[in-house]
Amino acid sequence: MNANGLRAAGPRGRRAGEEDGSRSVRVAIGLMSGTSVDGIDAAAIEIREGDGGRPQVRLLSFENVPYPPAVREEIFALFDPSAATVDRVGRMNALLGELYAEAALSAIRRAGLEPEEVDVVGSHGQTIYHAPQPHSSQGYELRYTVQIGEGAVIAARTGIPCVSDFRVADMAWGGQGAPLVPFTEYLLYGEPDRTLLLQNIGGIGNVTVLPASCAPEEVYAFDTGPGNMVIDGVVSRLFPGMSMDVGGARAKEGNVDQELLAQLQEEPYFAQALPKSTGRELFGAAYVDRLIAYRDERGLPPNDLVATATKLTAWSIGDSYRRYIRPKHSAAAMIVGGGGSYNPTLLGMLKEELEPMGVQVMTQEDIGQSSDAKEAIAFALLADYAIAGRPNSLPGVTGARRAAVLGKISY
Ligand SMILES: Nc1ncnc2c1ncn2[C@@H]1O[C@H](COP(=O)(O)OP(=O)(O)OP(=O)(O)O)[C@@H](O)[C@H]1O
Ligand SMILES: CC(=O)N[C@H]1[C@@H]2OC[C@@H](O2)[C@@H](O)[C@@H]1O[C@H](C)C(=O)O
Repeated sequence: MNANGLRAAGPRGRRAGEEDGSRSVRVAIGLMSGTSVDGIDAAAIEIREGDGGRPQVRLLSFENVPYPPAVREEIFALFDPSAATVDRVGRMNALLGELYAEAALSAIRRAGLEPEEVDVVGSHGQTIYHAPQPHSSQGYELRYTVQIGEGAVIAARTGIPCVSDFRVADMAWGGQGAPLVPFTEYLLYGEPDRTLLLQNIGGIGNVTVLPASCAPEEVYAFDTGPGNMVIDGVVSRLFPGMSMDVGGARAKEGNVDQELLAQLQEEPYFAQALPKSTGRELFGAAYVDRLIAYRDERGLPPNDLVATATKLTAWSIGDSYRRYIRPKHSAAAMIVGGGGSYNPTLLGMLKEELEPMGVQVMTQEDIGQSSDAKEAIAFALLADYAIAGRPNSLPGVTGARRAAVLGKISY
């Protein structure tokens, strides 16, 4: 037995006492590096078959490994398609494979395990481009998305099969390729009597709606708009050396500029029909440039711009509920995850939006989970399905024509 009470493994995927190799208990590593580009989230989980075919998951270890500053800077450079030359993308793909492998090995050690005891690594990779709306070319309707961090390198360094590049299979079936986490939220969070909203506030914000006792095809989810991306963008431009509004301190000191907010609320994405997903292509550097130009023109205090960006995120989440969800389902609670959970000013604004509509706002921590670890756990679970050849997508969420086994396997 190791520190977590797991028996030492025999052949991969088979622990002592499970001589039939039925894979009833598995260990998976999940790696997530999101649109905020703050680093690599690595989780080790144990998966058991639970009631009704739903897995039961236990977190064995979690850590966030920050990207080295030069790597972060180079990733930001690659968000500009004209700068993202094939040699730079290829090099970063290989380098991230190395960094992800190290993060996986570290999570394994932290869980008190050996690599031989781990069944699979699921790695989301780093999104550098996301084009979910169809582009017509040569008579074809093309959707594409690019996540880098070579799975073959992760598999080679860890000796563990790695599932990576999850989004493209959903796009091949006409889907948005995002969001993918709702599949795992359906498995892990569904409740018989209450409609729940699971709101992620990472770089981008996304919500999953789990109607009470829903079937998989009744789940819906979409990107609500910016999460922390615009907040981080204005903070790093206005306060050199800062990459985020830690604790929401700047926004708390500022006043929302109502005129700017009204302009930003006109962004067509907010009214776009579902399914929809977005990214840095819309809410990245060029968007922040426009906010900075507005501030320079009006002489707005820096904290007011941060407060307005924070309010925009909270408003877009409230607006999403009013526009797309409330007409069909009244939710009892919203459980917030992602780094935005650690910004009390943002959470306060979110409560002002939602609580008058009867939706209680809580964080993952409030329910005994981790806002930070949630997406890494999700990619571990998605990989566990993929390696078993089990479909792991919700076509009703992404708009794909059918469910598919998402992820490419490197042995
Ligand atoms: N203590 C804190 N105070 C304020 N904001 C915080 C704090 N900690 C994290 N954040 C915010 O959360 C962001 C990171 O969130 P997270 O790691 O969930 O994003 P991500 O996974 O990269 O994004 P996505 O889910 O869109 O892919 C940071 O960039 C920052 O804006
Ligand atoms: C293309 C891409 O990387 N999208 C991310 C991003 O970050 C949040 C939101 O936008 C979501 O659509 C998605 O990530 C989560 C992990 C998902 O697929 O569920």
